[in-house]
Amino acid sequence: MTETLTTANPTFSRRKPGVLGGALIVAGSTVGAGMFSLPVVTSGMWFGWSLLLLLGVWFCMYSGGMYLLETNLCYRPSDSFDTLAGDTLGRTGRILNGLSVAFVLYILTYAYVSGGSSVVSHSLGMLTGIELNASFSALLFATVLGVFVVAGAGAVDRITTIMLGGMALTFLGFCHGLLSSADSQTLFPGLPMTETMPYIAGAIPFLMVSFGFQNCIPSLVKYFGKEPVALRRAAIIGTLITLMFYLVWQVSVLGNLERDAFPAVLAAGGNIGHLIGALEQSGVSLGLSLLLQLFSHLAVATSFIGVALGLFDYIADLFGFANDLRGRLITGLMTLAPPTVLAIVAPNGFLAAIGYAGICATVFALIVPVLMAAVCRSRGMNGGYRVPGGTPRMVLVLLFALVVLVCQLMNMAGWLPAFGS
Ligand SMILES: N[C@@H](Cc1ccccc1)C(=O)O
Repeated sequence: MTETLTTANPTFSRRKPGVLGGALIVAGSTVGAGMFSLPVVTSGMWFGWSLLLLLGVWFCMYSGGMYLLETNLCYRPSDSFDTLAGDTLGRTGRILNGLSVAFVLYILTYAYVSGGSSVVSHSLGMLTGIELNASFSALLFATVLGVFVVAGAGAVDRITTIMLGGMALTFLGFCHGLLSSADSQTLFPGLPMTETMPYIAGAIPFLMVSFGFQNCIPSLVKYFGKEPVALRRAAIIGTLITLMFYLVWQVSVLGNLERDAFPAVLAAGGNIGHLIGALEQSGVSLGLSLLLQLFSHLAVATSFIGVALGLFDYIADLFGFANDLRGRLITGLMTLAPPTVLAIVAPNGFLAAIGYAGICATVFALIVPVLMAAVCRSRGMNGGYRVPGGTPRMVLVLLFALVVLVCQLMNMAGWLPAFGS
């Protein structure tokens, strides 16, 4: 759902959203690919730790967003993230920030092609018995949805709204089913800490990506205007809706799948189709599985369109491409060709991609917002909102960024224990 802000919400372009509208935009921007990685990457530490960790990561990521809001309110509402970073942190800060946003969008686009083709293959195999080659389904997924991206935000407004409605219904449907069969014994199996704790560090970058939304703050400020109270409320309610959503999702999956089922899912690459396959094997009914699959299709498609459109606009802006058919085709190619080619070559890199996104996202979601707010404070600027908590909270958020970076680098170096291997 990562797109809602830039593209999908028709209410957005016509009138100012109220607090609830703003909260839904924040939640829509936050929930995305990260969600599908959560049960898989937290399977080692299991449910109890994952609850604590989700709360802690929510707090740090929400704070990152609030520092960006504080800074943004010191400037004109129409100023972009790029402008804020440039004025507070100079040219280098601006470039680093822009690169980190662009990298995360590229990596997420790849993750969606990889994840999307995985559900497409799974559903096709289940419904028709046709085994689609993973690389071919990646190409199919990216080409079909790429048409929407090149057609532009106007063309996808209505479709995306319909898809978001479908997502809400299917989510309620399968969660209701899965929650009623979730087993507290499965959620709290009484595992010794020595068994679960070693897997905490490896999961942190994934949880962090799941709570990424900060880059939507400048657009939100643009639409709301200088309304500190409403903006802060929208952000806190929106991120809390996301937290609730993730908790329900974790109970639904981890309450139905035994921990022992996860090493096989991880060994296969931890992609969305593998997770759904494992749930089916554990005895989840065909109806529920179909609802879950439909939800996954919709979630991945809407997020793909949103993230890819964000990247599309960024590239068009950066290179000054024209908004005619030729310009849009070139921009579309530059946006979609690299992630699609990568997905054809490496169709199952879904989990790995989200981990990489974690590294890049620390820059624009945590480090840059804190530094920008610190600069504004030292210059005595006041936009009508100051994040409470003083320097200790700023240091906490920076430390969290450091933890994410260290964990992900250790993940990549293979220095952290991998569950099931
Ligand atoms: N939170 C988004 C990813 C994201 C990261 C950083 C910024 C914006 C979005 C997801 O889980 O898919």
